[in-house]
Formats: sequence, structure tokens, C-alpha cells
Amino acid sequence: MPRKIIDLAVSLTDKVQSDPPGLGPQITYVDHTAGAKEFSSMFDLPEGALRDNAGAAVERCEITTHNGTHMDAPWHYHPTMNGGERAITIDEIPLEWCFGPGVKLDFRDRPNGHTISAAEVEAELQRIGHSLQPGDIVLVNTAAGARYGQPDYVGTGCGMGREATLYLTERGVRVCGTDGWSWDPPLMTQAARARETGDWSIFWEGHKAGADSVYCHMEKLANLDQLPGSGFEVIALPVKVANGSAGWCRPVAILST
Ligand SMILES: N[C@@H](CC(=O)c1ccccc1NC=O)C(=O)O
Repeated sequence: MPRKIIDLAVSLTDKVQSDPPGLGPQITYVDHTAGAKEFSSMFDLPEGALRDNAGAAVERCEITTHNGTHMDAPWHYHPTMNGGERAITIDEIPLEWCFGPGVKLDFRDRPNGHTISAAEVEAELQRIGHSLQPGDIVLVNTAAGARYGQPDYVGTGCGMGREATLYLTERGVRVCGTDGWSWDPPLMTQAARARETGDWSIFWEGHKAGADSVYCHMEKLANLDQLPGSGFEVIALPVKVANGSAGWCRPVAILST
């Protein structure tokens, strides 16, 4: 079957700005020369044992589970989900949730810090002519995607609030994602708004919807602008970090051509 695969992951790198200061990945590249020294001392190798004196190239990474493109588990949002059950961790996510029809919502024109409402999700679904089905994987394209790697990335784009998140989960969506740093609108805007109004229930409200429901979202997705509104499949398998709040993943969209 002729098909096109679109990579929905960013590269894990410490060369661009992808997280707030101090929270980014740090990667030490061990080159073939350093790798040869390691092999020599590990295995007591004689001179000339390694072809071209080149050992193994390896990378040592200092990262959190939330660096790079990753999937968050309900445990990230709250200790409980579904109104009181222990929240599941990333190693407990049913893999059936991670493979399904993709739906792309285009919210690139919404202002930075804007909280997407359920009505906006419904209107966008209508515009793309899609009726949401259980198991759909919903990807939210915000203005952040185009700013990945720039100093303003973390503060750019709109985000999904409680109402919009529950709109998806009530219709059987279990996996969704955004190209923003957070599923919620940029957290500094949420905090500023909460400070102004005194209503702190809005802070991280999209994530906290997971306490009343159950769902996973991916963050720092890439290339969403290349996707149609629907008619493609998504595979997004998270790395199984034991008891983890999240796992890195390499989601792809599969389009038949
Ligand atoms: N983007 C995440 C939050 C996040 O990544 C995070 C939150 C608190 C402390 C560290 C974090 N990320 C570290 O890489 C989110 O809003 O789910």
C-alpha cells in the first residue's frame, strides 16, 4: 500500500531552546576516540584491537521524562483519575490507545495564552467535517509549533482547558497531543490570569481534567502543519519508564497516498 509517514517528533537536543531555563536536556556526546578508551579499559584491549582505533559512539543524557516529544500519563496530572482511582503511570497505558485514526485541529490563529473552549473544538471538527469517534487521536496545532527551538516557544500558542479536554474524553478520546510546551495554555499566562482574578482553578486546568477522567496527551509534537484534518492514522508508543509520569515517544502519522 503506498503511504507517506510524517514524523511528529522533535529531535532531542540541547542545541535549541525547548524548555524553560534549567529544565532543558543536556547531552554529552562520547565520540569514537573516547569510546575506544572506554572499551580498552572495560575489556583490557591490546593496541590495534579496534578497527581504525574507533570505539563505540555513545551519548550520555541528562533529561527529564518531559524533555523532547513525550506522552504524559494521568499520574503526571494528579495522584488519582476517574474521580478517585489511582492514576495510571506511563508503563500502564494500554497500547490499544496509542494506535488510531488521527484528527488535527488547527488553532494556529488563536492568540498566545488563549484557552480553547469546547465550542471551539466542536466548530473546528465541523469545519474539517469530522465526527469524533472513541479511539481517535486528536492533535492540536497551535502557534507554538512554528516557534519550536526559539526563545519564545514555551510562551507561544493557545492551549486546551478543562472544558475542551473533557469534551474529548467524554467522546472516548484517550490519546491526544499538542505542538506546544504544555497541553494547557502557556503556564505563565495562566498564572498571571489567576493572580489577576484570584481564581486559581484555571491553573493547569486542562491537565487536572485527568483527575475526573482518564487520558494521555503528548507535548512538543512536530510537523502538525503537514497533516490534513482527518483521514490518517497515528502510532504513538511511549517508552515504558517504570512508575513514570511520562515517556519519550516518536509519534508518526501514516497517510495513504
Ligand atoms: N510541559 C509540562 C510540564 C513540565 O514539563 C514540567 C513541569 C514541572 C517541572 C518540570 C517540567 N518539565 C521538565 O522537563 C506540562 O505542562 O505538562
